[in-house]
Amino acid sequence: MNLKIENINKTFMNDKVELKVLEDINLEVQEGEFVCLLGPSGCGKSTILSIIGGFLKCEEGQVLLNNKVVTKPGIDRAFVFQNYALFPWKTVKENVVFPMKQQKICKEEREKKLEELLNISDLKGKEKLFPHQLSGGMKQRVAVIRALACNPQVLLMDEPLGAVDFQMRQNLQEELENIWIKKKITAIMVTHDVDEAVYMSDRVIVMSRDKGKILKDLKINLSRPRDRKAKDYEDYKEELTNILSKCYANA
Ligand SMILES: Nc1ncnc2c1ncn2[C@@H]1O[C@H](COP(=O)(O)OP(=O)(O)OP(=O)(O)O)[C@@H](O)[C@H]1O
Repeated sequence: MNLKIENINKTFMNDKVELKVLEDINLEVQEGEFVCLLGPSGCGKSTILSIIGGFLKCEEGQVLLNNKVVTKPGIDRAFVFQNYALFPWKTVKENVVFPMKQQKICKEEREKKLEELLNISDLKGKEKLFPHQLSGGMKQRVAVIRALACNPQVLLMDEPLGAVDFQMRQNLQEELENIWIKKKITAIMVTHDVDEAVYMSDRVIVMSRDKGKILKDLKINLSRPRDRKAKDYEDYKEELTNILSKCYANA
């Protein structure tokens, strides 16, 4: 799967005032790449994600998935949200199976897929638990495998780890990375966090508040799992922090 964003322009109307959020944005993501969108609040990260998801239309430009224009949401793209959005009244199994039932996937196929997903996420034995009986990490893993249930080609994540503390966040990054390594699915994640971007990404895209302009497209050439204490790791963080500081200074 190859994802192309071509010349995207997006304007919102707020109280009859036009707000141009994205102007001529171009981006290409290769199959199996993990890309983070990093940038100050309000620079248009979630807007791009929603356009890729097909939830939001843009005035100009297009999103292409394997050279096919995206016009609406579809099972080839799956979303993971900050609060995980699990159904509290459903068990782990019911949450994961839900999108497959929606897609009318047969029972045999569903059970097979469930088994595979529980195994890759280390959730075997937890099928009968409800979300309130799970740790934050488990909830996140359920949200990710539920998103993977219908074999999407792209996983879109909007600050999936935004609501947790520092230590927990690092643990969750490692858990998310483990699942991603097993599936090697194309992933695009929105984050504010420089450390998270360097830890998770093959490439970090830094956007500015000036109509979402891409200030930097930085390839992270580090082996996985990443050593947060390594000099190279720190160097990448410093480079991104410097770019972000300039962007806040100019905002
Ligand atoms: N539906 C909408 N209607 C009007 N304005 C919107 C709408 N959605 C987003 N905006 C505006 O567009 C701009 C970009 O919003 P967006 O949510 O994409 O930014 P972001 O980079 O994801 O921000 P954050 O990091 O704070 O989540 C903001 O100024 C926001 O107020």
